[in-house]
Amino acid sequence: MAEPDKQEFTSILKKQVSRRDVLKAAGIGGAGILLGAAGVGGAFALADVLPDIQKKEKTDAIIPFYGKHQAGITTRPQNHIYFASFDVTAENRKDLIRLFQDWTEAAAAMTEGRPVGDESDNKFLPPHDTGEVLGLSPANLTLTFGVGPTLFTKNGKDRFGLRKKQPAELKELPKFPLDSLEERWTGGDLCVQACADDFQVAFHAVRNLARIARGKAVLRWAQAGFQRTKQASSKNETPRNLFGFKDGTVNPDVNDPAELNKYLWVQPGDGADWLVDGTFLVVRRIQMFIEVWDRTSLKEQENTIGRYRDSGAYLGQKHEFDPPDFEKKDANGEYYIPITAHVRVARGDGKEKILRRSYSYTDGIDPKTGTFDAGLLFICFQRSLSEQFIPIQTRLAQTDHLNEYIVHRGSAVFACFPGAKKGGYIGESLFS
Ligand SMILES: C=CC1=C(C)c2cc3[nH]c(cc4nc(cc5[nH]c(cc1n2)c(C)c5CCC(=O)O)C(CCC(=O)O)=C4C)c(C)c3C=C
Ligand SMILES: [Fe+2]
Repeated sequence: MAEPDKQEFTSILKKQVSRRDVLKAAGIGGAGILLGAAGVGGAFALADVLPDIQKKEKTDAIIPFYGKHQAGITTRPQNHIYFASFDVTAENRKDLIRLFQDWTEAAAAMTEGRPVGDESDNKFLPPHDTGEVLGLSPANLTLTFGVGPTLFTKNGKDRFGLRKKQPAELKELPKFPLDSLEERWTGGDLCVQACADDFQVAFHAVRNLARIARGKAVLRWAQAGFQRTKQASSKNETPRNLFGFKDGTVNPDVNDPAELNKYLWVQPGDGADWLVDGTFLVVRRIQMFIEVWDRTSLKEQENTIGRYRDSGAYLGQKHEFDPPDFEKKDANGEYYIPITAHVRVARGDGKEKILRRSYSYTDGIDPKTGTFDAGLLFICFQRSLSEQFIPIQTRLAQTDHLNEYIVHRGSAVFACFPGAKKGGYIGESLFS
């Protein structure tokens, strides 16, 4: 019987298998057996345990690629994101369609945990799949595809005969006051949002899509992001951002189709028939001055956001999901939730709702200042940019107290296709 070594054990634990599951799978029901590396000697064979664990993970870890809507929008946010923006270099419509067809086939395979392309025995050619996820589960991988305004028209040119299909809504966002956008984090003809519970799986997906795109599209910018993992907390609580606050509490109910049709999915009559059941994505790379924040009093932090840091409740309330009372005043006659608090300004009169699905990022340091380049890869989905994101961001840019601690460095908008049907391809409605 082979004895598991310490490294193998760490890997079992990382797979979030409880001690009881391991014992059960190994056929050892009794309590009192210590699983520390030193204490396991000969208790059971690792090989006896792994297949069951992996089988369990495989079935749990697949999110269907095909469907009415693309996955990765109302999907419960996975632990990791790798977001990539591409510029199209294909010169004709046929090659562009081919790219979407090839991406569809690869995306369907990868989300099911299959390698990209056929396996080849020819050792004199590069393998079709880059190989780093062989033996891994797909880890709830979702791949969400979108097209930016410049795919339709660039410098006044109708690039692929798509000008008539460009939704009136799909244009560059206005420049908001305080924006400090950099070309290297901005724009793009196409986007791929890869989310997974394993970073290697998410990165592998984009890496392979970029390989497939060779000669048809090139990477323009990319950003990795993270949330706390399910290993760190199996409770399904709202994740915290790098300012330490719960972020994502107020969102449309993804289980309420009426709400989603109202705020998320493009509807017939919205002016872009090919996009019905799709949605608009906004991504903003927002740097957060975490060193400045860390020198700020808790009271100032909470007044800036308008919620308590620890409970996540609105100021003046007890629990995270208690509704706000924006009129409530303290003993000094001051509003509990200040006029410039982020949540008050973001909510406005409550008419605009967006589906936020953001991730934290950290990207080393700014060599000039020695401070972290860290922040929020803010992502939101909505049925209309002009009636949802733009009015909210216009208000925030004008009066949000949070502006003292953040700066928007990157920005892009994309129209995310409806879901693909088996046998069809992503983006098909745009070309038919
Ligand atoms: C244009 C939209 C928004 C941007 C950009 C944005 C940036 C941003 N937000 C936080 C932190 C929090 N935001 C919270 C709530 C919240 N934020 C927006 C919109 C944008 N935020 C909305 C619509 C809301 C909900 C408002 C409401 O009705 O209460 C919260 C509170 C918890 C929550 O509801 O998620 C936090 C915390 C940061 C740090 C940030 C930029 C870096
Ligand atoms: Fe916010």
